[in-house]
Amino acid sequence: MTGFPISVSVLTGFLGSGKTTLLNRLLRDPALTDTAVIINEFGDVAIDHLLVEQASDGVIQLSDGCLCCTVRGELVDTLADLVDRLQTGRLKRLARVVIETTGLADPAPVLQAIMAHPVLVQAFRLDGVIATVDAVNGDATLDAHVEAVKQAAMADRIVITKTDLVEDQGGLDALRQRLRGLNPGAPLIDAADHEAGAAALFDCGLYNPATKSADVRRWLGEEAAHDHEAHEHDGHHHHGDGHDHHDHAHRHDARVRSDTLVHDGPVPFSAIEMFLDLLRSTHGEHLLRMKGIIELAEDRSRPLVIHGVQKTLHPPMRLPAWPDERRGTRLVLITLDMPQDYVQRLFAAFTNKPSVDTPDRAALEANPLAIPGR
Ligand SMILES: Nc1nc2c(ncn2[C@@H]2O[C@H](COP(=O)(O)OP(=O)(O)OP(=O)(O)O)[C@@H](O)[C@H]2O)c(=O)[nH]1
Repeated sequence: MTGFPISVSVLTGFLGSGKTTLLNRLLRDPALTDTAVIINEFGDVAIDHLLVEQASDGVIQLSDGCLCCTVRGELVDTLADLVDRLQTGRLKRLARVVIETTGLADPAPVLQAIMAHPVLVQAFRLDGVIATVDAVNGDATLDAHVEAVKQAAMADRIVITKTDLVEDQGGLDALRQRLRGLNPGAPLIDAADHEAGAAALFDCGLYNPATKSADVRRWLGEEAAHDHEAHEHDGHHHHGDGHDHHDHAHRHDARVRSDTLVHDGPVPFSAIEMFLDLLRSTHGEHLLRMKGIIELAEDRSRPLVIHGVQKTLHPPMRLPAWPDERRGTRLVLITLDMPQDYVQRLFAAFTNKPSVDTPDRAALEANPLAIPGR
């Protein structure tokens, strides 16, 4: 299949946060020719006429309803139909698909629908999740709706919209800081900035088409997180801990955590497999996203890449070589309502670094539920 896999980007963001406006602007960029846009809208909100003109044959609108539930089957059908059209020559070229979710949608089921489908997972490659956050209403929206917090926490890129309407610069700075706290790995991009073009928002997957190589640091969000640390002097990523005085107003933020698990040296495949199985079976509903690169004991020269959304894991991939001199295992997990330290302790157990009150790997293999925190 030439032309496959096709990049898929998911554009999410709360109601009225500027998704369609951003997309309309992006679609004028020549970099986005041969893009199919899949949009679902509530009720009879008309699709923007510009969008229709711009991508006349590429726009596929799903019927009414929330993408995460009622339209889920149809999304899969729509993507499968695109594959069929390409294979039969009815569609000449398709470089990318952008799925715009409704404002209330949880983006996870959209990603899962692709990852869990045996054909789609071969034909499509998840490029990334882009979340729009309104500069004026974003703070209140994050306070009121945990869906908005999840959208921002899961994103690979966060676009702050309507900054032209901001009168209170301090409020905008606080919003930016809040978003960095929720998702240290995602670059924050100002929609009004001339840099907020296609190049900044697309091709954020593991493979960097510009360099034709795997860009692990960028994909794991390590560069953005590093910038964040440099600015905030905050060496750890356990959010919520430092926001006690805001707990009432920002009550959802403390529920989100971002953990980076690091192990220097190789790990046996069985240990990784069991760690992932256990994490997903006991706490899958608390996982928002998981990305990682693993140095396998069985084949230290070809790292294993894992990518998951909630309980769904993308089939693990092997890279032909390490992308840079750094070796070892690094996993980035973004979680919601995960018991404190559970992930770190489970990982330590499987990498044979048990702490005093944590069972080691052998004990866990005998009794997988030996770690408290369920
Ligand atoms: N001033 C200003 N207005 C914006 C900006 N982005 C979006 N808007 C306006 O905000 C309103 C909502 O924008 P949309 O792009 O429709 O938002 P959406 O997220 O697609 O909305 P839903 O599909 O209803 O969830 C529209 O009136 C836009 O014109 C911006 O950067 N600046």
